[in-house]
Amino acid sequence: MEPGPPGSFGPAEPGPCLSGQRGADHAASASLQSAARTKPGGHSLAVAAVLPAGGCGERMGVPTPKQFCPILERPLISYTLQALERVYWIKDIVVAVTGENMEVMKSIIQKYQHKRISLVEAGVTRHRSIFSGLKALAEDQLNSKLSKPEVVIIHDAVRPFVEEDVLLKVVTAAKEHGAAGAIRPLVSTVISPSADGCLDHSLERARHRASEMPQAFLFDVIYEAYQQCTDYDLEFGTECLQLALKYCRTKAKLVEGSPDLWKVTYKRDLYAAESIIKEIISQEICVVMDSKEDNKHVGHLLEEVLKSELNHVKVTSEALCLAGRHLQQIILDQCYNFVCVNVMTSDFQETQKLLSMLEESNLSILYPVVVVSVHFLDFKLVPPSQKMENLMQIKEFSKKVKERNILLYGLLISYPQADKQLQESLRQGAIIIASLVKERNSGLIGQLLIA
Ligand SMILES: Nc1ccn([C@@H]2O[C@H](COP(=O)(O)OP(=O)(O)OP(=O)(O)O)[C@@H](O)[C@H]2O)c(=O)n1
Ligand SMILES: O=C(CO)[C@H](O)[C@H](O)COP(=O)(O)O
Repeated sequence: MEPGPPGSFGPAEPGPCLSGQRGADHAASASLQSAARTKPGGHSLAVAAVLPAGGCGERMGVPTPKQFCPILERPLISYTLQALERVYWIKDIVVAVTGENMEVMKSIIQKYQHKRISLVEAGVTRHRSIFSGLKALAEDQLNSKLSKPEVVIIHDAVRPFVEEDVLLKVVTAAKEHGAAGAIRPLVSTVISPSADGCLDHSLERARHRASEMPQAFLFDVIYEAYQQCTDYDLEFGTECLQLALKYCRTKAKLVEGSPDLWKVTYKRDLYAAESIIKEIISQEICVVMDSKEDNKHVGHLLEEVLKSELNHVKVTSEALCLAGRHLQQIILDQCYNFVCVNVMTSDFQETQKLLSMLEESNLSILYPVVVVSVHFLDFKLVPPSQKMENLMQIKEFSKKVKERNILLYGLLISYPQADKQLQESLRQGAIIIASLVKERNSGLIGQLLIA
C-alpha cells in the first residue's frame, strides 16, 4: 500500500491554479471571494471541507489506493489538496484516511507542505468516511482544534481539478438553499435492467444529470442527515445530496460543473490527469540569455522561432545578468520551463547560474521544472567532438538537479554562417525544445540532443 516515490523538497506558497486560467480575471475572482467571505450582516462565512480519502480504488486495479498513485511523481491526493488550500476562504480541510495509510498521508502533507489539514480515520464506506470527517468538525468534539463551520464542502480526494469558481458557486448556493452540488450532462444513457438481464426501461437522457463533486451544505443540515440516516444508507448510499433531501427535506441546488471535475476511477484516468497537468505547466517558456551581444542576438532569434512554432505557448525572454531580478519574478509567477542560451561555448556557467536560482526558489517542489541548456556551435569551425568532454558534464549536473525535481537536458544547435541554414537549425531546435517541455521525460535527462 506504499505510494510511489514522490519528489523530495518543500513547496513554497500554494502552487499554481491547475485550471489553466492562471492570472485570469483577478478582479472578478476578488469580488467572488469577498462575496463568499461575507454574510449579508458583514461577518465572514466559516467554510470547511471534508475529503473522503479512505477508499482502496478497486476499479483502478492496482495495489496502491488511487489517491496515493503518483502523477509526475507526486501523489494524486496532493493535487486535490493543493486545489483546495489555494482557496484561502476554506478554513479547515479534514481528510479521512484509513489507519493503515495515516503515516503515508502525514508524510505527503509534510513533503508538499500542505496547510490547514486535519486527519481523521476513514470508515469502511465512503459515507462512513464523510461522517467521520463531519464529526471532527462538530462543535461537541473534545480536544479538537477544529470549529464548526457554517458551510461544509464535501469533495472526493480523487477529483484533482476542482476550481475556485465552482467551489464558490456551491458554497453560495448551499448558504441559500441548504445544499448544493455540481452536475454534468450524462455521457451515456442510463438504463434499468430487469432480473433476467434484459432491459426493463431506460431513462430519458436529457432529463437526467450525473452528480459530481464538489457539494456543499449548511453544516447543521448535513450533520443532522448523517446522524439520522440508517446503516443501510451508510453502507450502500452514494449520494450525500439525497441524505439531505431524505432526512432534512433540503432540496439541493444543482450547479453546472466543468468536464474536468470527473472522478479518477480507472487506470486510464491517471494518464488523462497526467496529460492535463502537463498541458497546464507547459504553457510558458522563458528563454534566458546573458547580455553579451552575440548571445542576445541568437537568443532572440530562438525566441522568435519558438513563438512561431509554438503558437499556443507564451514565450518570454529574460537576461540572466540583472542580478536575476526579472527572472526571480518569472520564477515567482510559476513558469516551469526555461531555455538557457550559451553561444560558442561548451561551459555551463549560465546554465549553472540559472539552476542555482531555481534551486533556491523551491519552484520545483510541486511540479518538475524543465531546463534546456542550449549551446550554439558553428559545427564547421568547431567540431562538436572537440567540445564533447566539457559538454558531457551535463550528465552529472542533471543527476544532481533531478534530486530537486529539475529536469535538465542539453541541446546543441548548429550555428552556421548562412542565414537560411541558421533558421533551419533554430526551427529544429524549437521542435526539440517543444517536445522536451511537453513530455517532461525523466529518462532523457542529461542527454545532448543535436539540432
Ligand atoms: N471507505 C471509503 C471508500 C471511498 N472513500 C473515498 O471516496 C471517494 C470516492 O469514492 P470511489 O471513487 O468509489 O473510491 P474507491 O472506493 O477507492 O474506488 P473503488 O470504488 O473503485 O474501489 C474517494 O476519494 C475514496 O477514497 C472513502 O473515503 N472511504
Ligand atoms: O459521484 C458522487 C456524488 O454523487 C460520488 O463521488 C460517488 O457517488 C461516490 O460513490 P462511489 O464510492 O460509489 O463511487
